[in-house]
Amino acid sequence: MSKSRFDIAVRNTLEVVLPEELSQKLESGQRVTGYLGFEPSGLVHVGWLIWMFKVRDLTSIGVDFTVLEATWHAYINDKLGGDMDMIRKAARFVRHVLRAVGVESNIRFVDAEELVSNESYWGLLLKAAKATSLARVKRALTIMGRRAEEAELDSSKVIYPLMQVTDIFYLGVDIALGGMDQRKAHMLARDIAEKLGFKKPIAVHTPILTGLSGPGRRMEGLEVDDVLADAKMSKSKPETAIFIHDSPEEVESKVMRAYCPPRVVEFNPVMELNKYLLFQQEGFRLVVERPEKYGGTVVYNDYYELERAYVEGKLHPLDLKKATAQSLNKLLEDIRRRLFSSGEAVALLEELRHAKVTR
Ligand SMILES: Nc1ncnc2c1ncn2[C@@H]1O[C@H](COP(=O)(O)OP(=O)(O)OP(=O)(O)O)[C@@H](O)[C@H]1O
Ligand SMILES: N[C@@H](Cc1ccc(O)cc1)C(=O)O
Repeated sequence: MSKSRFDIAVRNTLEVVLPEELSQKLESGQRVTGYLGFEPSGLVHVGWLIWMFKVRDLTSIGVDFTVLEATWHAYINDKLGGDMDMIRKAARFVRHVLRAVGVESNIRFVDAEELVSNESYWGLLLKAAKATSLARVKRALTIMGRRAEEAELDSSKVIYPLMQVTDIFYLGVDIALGGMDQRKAHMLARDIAEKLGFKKPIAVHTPILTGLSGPGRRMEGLEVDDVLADAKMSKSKPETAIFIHDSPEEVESKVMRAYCPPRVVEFNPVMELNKYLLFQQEGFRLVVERPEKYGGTVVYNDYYELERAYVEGKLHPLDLKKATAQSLNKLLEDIRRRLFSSGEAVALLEELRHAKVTR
């Protein structure tokens, strides 16, 4: 049986707020719009493939999709030393990656500079600010990878969450897509929309890939999105990330060194690469080649089969890592090839590689 549009929209998501709103919208026969914003602030890691594949899913079922290059947001967040020229270049590089992933031709791009040049944007922002407390805005700073206390660094920081919410109202989209770490912006937008009588966005949250060094120490008393924001693979922490352009050797050596406690799947980046990326590919099977004395070659046909074997201690972390690196390299092979076929992408990559990661 073929999958419904709703099934395609929700596969490999962690949360949809609310599923019944999404299914109603998809069944309405009306045009459905969606958006995702990213900070153009450096290189692209494999965690981003999760949302890129979701964009592919949404466009494949007819959602009219906009990708927002959040240039001013990156500036507020002190990315690339606040150099707008470099920030724009980083945005161009992401377009190349989206092309290499095969989604670029079905989406519309806007950048934050275009949005803020419109007067009505600022009226919306003030209305959003009026409808929420400073404490709530500060708590939402996790959407920019910061803690509430960091709002004190400079006063532009408190404008960021308000801008993100305003982006949603300004674009007038039905669906706000983002990783789970973006939850606070979307919930704030939903609450404000209700107060002000705006369209309430449906939030679609994709899973967050843990950084290669494993989860941070801060867990107790934190909300789930804050924990995930803390643990995530991030371009601001390059040592935690596998980049899309990494060579096969680099990918292998990074996976082999990754945090991967035996029998534990929670916050295990190697298991998550399987769950959120590899097994999401149609017909994927993980083939683990081992010498006979260690159990011989074994094939996992779905993620839960793999998880069961791992939790029961039937699969050693080293064997898991080797097979995962091989499969990840296979997945990245085409993307890398298409990316490197563009002279501009290669030049931008070179420049961004040497840019200082700041925050
Ligand atoms: N590790 C990850 N796994 C899955 N999705 C991610 C991950 N990191 C970021 N995303 C998603 O990618 C989008 C862009 O996020 P963002 O620009 O903050 O990336 P980042 O790599 O964390 O960058 P930075 O280090 O600059 O914060 C967001 O929707 C976010 O949820
Ligand atoms: N906060 C998002 C970037 C973003 C900016 C503006 C938006 O409207 C949406 C998303 C991030 O860190 O990745």
